[in-house]
This record gives sequence, structure tokens and C-alpha cells, in this order.
Amino acid sequence: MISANDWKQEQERLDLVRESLQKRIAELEPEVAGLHDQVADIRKRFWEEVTVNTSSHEDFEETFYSIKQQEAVLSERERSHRQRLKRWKSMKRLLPSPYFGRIDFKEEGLGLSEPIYIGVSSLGDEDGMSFLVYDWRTPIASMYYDYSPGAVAYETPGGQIPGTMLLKRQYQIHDGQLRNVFDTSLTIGDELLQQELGKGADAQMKSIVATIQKEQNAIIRDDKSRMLIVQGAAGSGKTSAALQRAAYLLYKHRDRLKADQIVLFSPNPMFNSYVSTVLPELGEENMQQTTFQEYLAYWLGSIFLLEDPFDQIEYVLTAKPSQEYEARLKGIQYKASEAFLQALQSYALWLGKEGMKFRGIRFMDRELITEEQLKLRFYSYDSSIRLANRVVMLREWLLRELRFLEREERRALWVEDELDYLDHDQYDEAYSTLLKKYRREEAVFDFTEQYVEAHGEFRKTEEGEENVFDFAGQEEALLRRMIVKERFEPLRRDVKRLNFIDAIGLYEQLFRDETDYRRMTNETAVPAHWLEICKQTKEKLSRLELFYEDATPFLYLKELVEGARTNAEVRYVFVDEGQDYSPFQYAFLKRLFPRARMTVLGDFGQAIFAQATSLHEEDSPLVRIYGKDETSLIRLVRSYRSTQEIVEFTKSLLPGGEDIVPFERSGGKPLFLKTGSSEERAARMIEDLAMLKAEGFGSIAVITKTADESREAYESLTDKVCEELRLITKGTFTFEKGVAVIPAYLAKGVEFDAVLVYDASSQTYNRENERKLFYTVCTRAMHRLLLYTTGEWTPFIQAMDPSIYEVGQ
Ligand SMILES: Nc1ncnc2c1ncn2[C@@H]1O[C@H](COP(=O)(O)OP(=O)(O)OP(=O)(O)O)[C@@H](O)[C@H]1O
Repeated sequence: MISANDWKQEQERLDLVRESLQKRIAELEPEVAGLHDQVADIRKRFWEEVTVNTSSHEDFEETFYSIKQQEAVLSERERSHRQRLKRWKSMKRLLPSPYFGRIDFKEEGLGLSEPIYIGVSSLGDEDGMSFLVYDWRTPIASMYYDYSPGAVAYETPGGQIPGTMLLKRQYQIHDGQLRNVFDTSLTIGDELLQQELGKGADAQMKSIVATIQKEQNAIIRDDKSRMLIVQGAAGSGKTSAALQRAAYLLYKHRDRLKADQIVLFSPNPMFNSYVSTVLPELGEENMQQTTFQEYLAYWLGSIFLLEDPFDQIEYVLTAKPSQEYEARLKGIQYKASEAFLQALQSYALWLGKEGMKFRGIRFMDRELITEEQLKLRFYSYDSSIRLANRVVMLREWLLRELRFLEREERRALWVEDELDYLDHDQYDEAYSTLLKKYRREEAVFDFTEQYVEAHGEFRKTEEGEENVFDFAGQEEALLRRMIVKERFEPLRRDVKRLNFIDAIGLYEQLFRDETDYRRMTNETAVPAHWLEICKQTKEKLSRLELFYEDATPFLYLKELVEGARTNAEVRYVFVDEGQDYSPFQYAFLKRLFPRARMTVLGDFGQAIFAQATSLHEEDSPLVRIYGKDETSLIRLVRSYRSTQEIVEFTKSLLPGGEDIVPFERSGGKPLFLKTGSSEERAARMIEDLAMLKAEGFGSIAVITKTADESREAYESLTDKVCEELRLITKGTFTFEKGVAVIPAYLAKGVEFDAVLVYDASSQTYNRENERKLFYTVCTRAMHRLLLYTTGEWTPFIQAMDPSIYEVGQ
């Protein structure tokens, strides 16, 4: 605590800053509202102020410049409106709590020290000469996160500024009132952090701006690496740091980076909602948030019934060990690997010489162009031309062929039959609808002229004049043309979409037999159970279904042949829960976002998917993506989420877990509860849930291993516990407070005040590949962890030192 005098001075300064804020907000208020009206008004009067005169070239030019001028005035006003609105909003945000930190900095060579107050945005004083509050993202503010008092320095574009930090102070300010002030000698005092971490879990993630730790600051401000890998223990603040980083980047590059040029890949849709408030809370627009599955579904969802990662993991976790199961597991691992990626690249080269698969063009049960013709044509192109370019050439050829065939087709008998079915009214109707359509779509095809001509003739006939024969001839030609054109339209569309390439056949061809596979891909080693892998893959494909592990390779191969889609707009890609993506998927992301820098955050300790990627080792596939020189690796070992007792327990579940450092915040030890039957367990859980709620915990989760188990838990607890018990499934899009039943893989990334592990028995968590799942489950708890079983405890617990948990009665 600080002295009473210091406190008084701080409160006085706070009052001054708030007065200044209030005054300026009040000044801007009418202006902000007025500006809005002005812009609306000028938009309304836009055309009144422009004299439109196009009679001569000079008049036309004048009109053009007049429009341009009006447009410029308008956008200038809009820009200034936006800026003022932004300033007004940022001051409104500052008002309740203008700053959270202060450092007194004496620059080397200068006599006086200057107090630097740090808040969520900058505030200049009224004469614009100095800052009352510095934005936390300014270079000078970085010292607050990086140093304790003593010798310090900060980086500026002009070089390093060294000096001394004489004071470092933290504030808790609510509604303009100073609640707490801490002077710290360590890097960010633990007191404030203690208080932050002691709070209850929220339905949305919070910003950690006031208590960012030094190693997190390094993640947030890294602007050098093309690939930034963060390997951090559960609860070490990876997601929090990622969101702060996005806010930092938007500030640092504010003149050229927009929020939609940053993309976050989330583990599931619910997580998107969980993190969606942090950036707006910091005064920034939200970045784009998506899931990898969403991307796959966008491109493949119309061709296949896609398996999602959650169904895949359910299979991996629940299927009985068998040869089929082993093969699927091996297949998942292989199809996730760099080896398979290279195999596909070699396969594409091979396809450049032979083996391409096409689908002939069929029309009314006739083959207009056969697969063989397509093949011949394709391989007649110079083999030095890239595969995808040859596909474009083939497409152009096909479109030309179709035009020719379409013309031929107009003479076909079926067209005559169709003509016979049209009566006079239909002719007329066909004319008028087609007239409209053609006017809209086909400026080049001068249908109108022909129609007017024909119609004129028709009127003449009605009036008793001649030329009946001419009209009929023109009319028939026109109708034939239209009938055939309409029928050929889907063919043309299919060709434009490259549907003449048999993408499924191309992928399927890989899984025929081992010798062929080696020959086509130059691959020397195939995984064990190859025959079974081939069988499973082909069976799925034949039903137009796709395993999750096949989706990315399929899309990759399709793009190798058809040309890759890229998004050059996106500048930063964040991948959260990065251990759950395969090396294959990373290579895919790199190609998809050629101009982006990547930040991958993950924890290999929570790698629950069979295709997981290790993040932290030197030879991690992630390092190879951009190479060592362009890659930085940061490790976070301090765990903030859970109490010390819970971390002591969870770290002992992992080999290598001894490196994890708990933050010193105490709570009860994990509680073990063994009951005789499921009914007894449900009764006990109901009691415990009631007790936890009575203690004031607002967010509680019953975590199960699978979705089936979640349903079972939900049914046994619902009604009896509380009306608001919520069952979370992969289709849940929002994260809410209250009591939830949730499968482990959907609880990834989120946290709860208290966690009840529904079944910690040896039946449920037994295999080695379930260890990390169990770790993930237990690390979701912030304050309380309760584990239940009706049988033997999981071997992961049995191997533990009993002093780190308590056994309940
Ligand atoms: N510097 C910090 N100040 C305050 N709270 C923090 C800080 N760092 C982390 N936390 C808190 O710790 C908890 C865990 O953070 P976060 O979810 O970002 O961790 P994570 O590493 O992504 O975890 P996981 O891998 O288990 O999903 C959150 O409640 C977060 O607010």
C-alpha cells in the first residue's frame, strides 16, 4: 500500500484526468451527433448539388468533376466523422477507469523523470503537448510489462532508449474511484494478478491488459518472425496473449492493417463466441474467426458428407481395438504427415505425364466428349506446362468444342419435338421471357433486334400482309437456338467449374495397391496396414463420404491439379490449440495465406487428436514450414488458470510436467469421490453441484469423455439438479455461465470455476492416448476439481502420490 499522501495525490490526479475526459466528451457529443446528420444530409443532397449535363464532351467532363468533388467532400466529412466518433468512444471507454499502471521513467542524459500513466488507449492533454494516458501498446509502455524498477530501456523506430525506472505502480479504479494502489518491485506485482485470478470464471474471456506478464509481452509484441510458435502449459495464457497480440498489431499497423486481415482459427464454434468480446473491449474491431472444419465444409461440403474432427476423435476414443481400428489410426497419422504431403506432390508430377482421370461430357445419354478424348487432348499439350495451366487450356478447348457441338445440336430431332410441344401462346411467352433474360444477360447477342424484326413481321401477318414464311423461319431458328442453349447451359457451367476432372477418381487411384502407390508417388515406405487403409478409404469415397483425415489431402490434391486458391489479403493468421492440426494442415494454411505471418499457440500436453503436431522441439514440422531463421519459439511454463493445488495435481499427470510452474494461489486439493453405483454417483454430484453453487461459483462443468457419456450424465442429472443444466454439443455456438455438461474435446480452450470429472475410472481413461485427454479435462478447473468413479480409478491417478489429492466420503 502507498502512503496516505500519495493516495491523496493519486486521487486528485485521477479526478483531473476524469474532469478533462468528461469535458471533452461533452464537447464532442453534439459534434458527433451533428456530424452524423451532416453526412446523412449531404448524402441526401448529393445529386442536387451536381449538375448532370452530358450533352457535349465538355459538359460531360464538368459533370464528372462535379461528382468527383462532391464525393471528395463527402468522404472527407465521413473520415473526420469516423475519427471523432472513434475518439469519443475511446474517451467513453477510459472514463470509468482511465489507467491501470504507471511507471516513472528517467531517460538517460535527461534530468527529470516523467510519470507515464498507462491505459487501454492514449489521451493527450488539452493543449496537445503531452499525454495524460499512454496506450498500453506504445513503445514506452512496454517497459511496464518488461521491467521492475531499475535500469530499463525501450525500443523505438529510431533505436533503443535507455534510462531508469524509478517507480512502478498499479491501480484498481472502478467508476472513477481509486480502489487499490500497489507499488511493485517485481515485474508486475503479484497482488493485482492474485486478485484478477481469484475472480470467478466469465462467460466470455477477459482482456489481461493490466497484468500481462513479461514472457506474454514478448508474444504480443513480436513483429519479426514469420512463424511464431508458442508452446505453453494449460492455462498459461496463450489464448489471452494471442488476443492481446491481435490488438497490438492493429494498433501498431493502424494505417495499413484492418481487423479482417487477421484470421483466428478456433478449435470449435463455441470457442469463437467465448473469445469474441476481448478485442471490442480493447476498442478494436474483431478479427475474422473461423474453424478449419468450416473452411473444409465450404469447399467440400457439396461433394461429400464430411466427417468432422469431433466424430473422428469419438471413433478414436471409443472403438474397440481391432485390426480395422489399428489401420484407421495408422491411416490418420500417415495422412496427416509431411510424407503424405510429399507423396501427393510427387503424384501430381506423375499425373503430368500419365494417369490423369477425367469425366467425359455427357448430354442426354450420349457421350459428347469421351474421357479418352479429354486425356488425349490433355497429354497433347507441352509437358513442360504446369498441370494446373494445362487444365485451364483443356477447359478453354472444351468450351470451344461445346459451342461447336451446340450449334450442331440445333438440327437434332429432339429439338424439333420440343418445338412441336410449344403452342402459340407458349411461343409468345417464350419470346417475352427470353427477351427479358437476353436483354439482361446478353448484350452481345442482339436478340432484341431479331425479336423486333420477327414481331414486326408477325403484326404485319395479323394485319393480312405477307411474309408468313419468313417469320416462321426466323422464329424456328431462334427457338431452336434458345432451346439448345438452355440445355447446354449446365454443361458449360460444369466445364467452367472444372467438373470434367475426376477429383474423386484421382484420390481413389492412390489407394489401389502398394506397388502402384510407390510408383505414382515415389514413396518408399507405406504405413503398416496399408491394404486395410486403402479399403477403408475407398469404401468411404464410394459412398461419397470423406474421413476427416482425408479432407485436407483431398482438397490439396484437387488444388494441385486445378490450381490453388490463395488469399493474399490476410496478413496474420492465428492458430489456437495448434497441437491439434496436422503438419499437412499447416502446409495447407501456408499456401492458402501466402502473405500472412503465422502465430501458432498450443500445448503438446493437450494433444488429443491422433494427427497432433509437436510444437516445441527443434525438429518440429512447424519449424520447417518457414525455416529456422524465420521462426521464433516462445515457451510459457507458468500456469495461471488453476489454483496451485490443482496444478500440482495436473502436472503430475504428464511426463515432463514437472517443468510447469503454478502461480501461487491456493484452494482446496482435488477431491476424489468413489460411489457404489451410477445412481449413487448422480446423487452425490447433485449434492456437490448444489454446494458449489451455494459457495458462489457461477460457472461449473461436468466434463465427460465423449458425447454419449455427456448425454448419459445430462439425463442422470437433469431435473434433479437445476433447471438451467445445459448440454453442450458440437452444434453449440455460445458459451454461457451456469452448469454445463460437456465432452472433453469441446471443453478445450475454455475454463470453469469448478469442474466435476464425470467418470475418472480405469474403464474410461486407460489407454496411453487418453492421458492427454484426461489432463485437458482436469486443467479446465480454476478453483475446484472433483473427480468421480464407480469402479477403479484410472491408472493415471493410481500412479500418483496420494498427498496431492483428498479422498471424499
Ligand atoms: N497475465 C495474465 N493476467 C491475468 N490473467 C491471466 C494472465 N495470463 C493468463 N491469465 C488467465 O489465465 C487463464 C488461462 O488463460 P488462457 O485461457 O489464455 O490460457 P491458455 O494457455 O490458452 O490455456 P489452455 O491451453 O488450457 O486453453 C484465463 O483466465 C486468463 O485470464
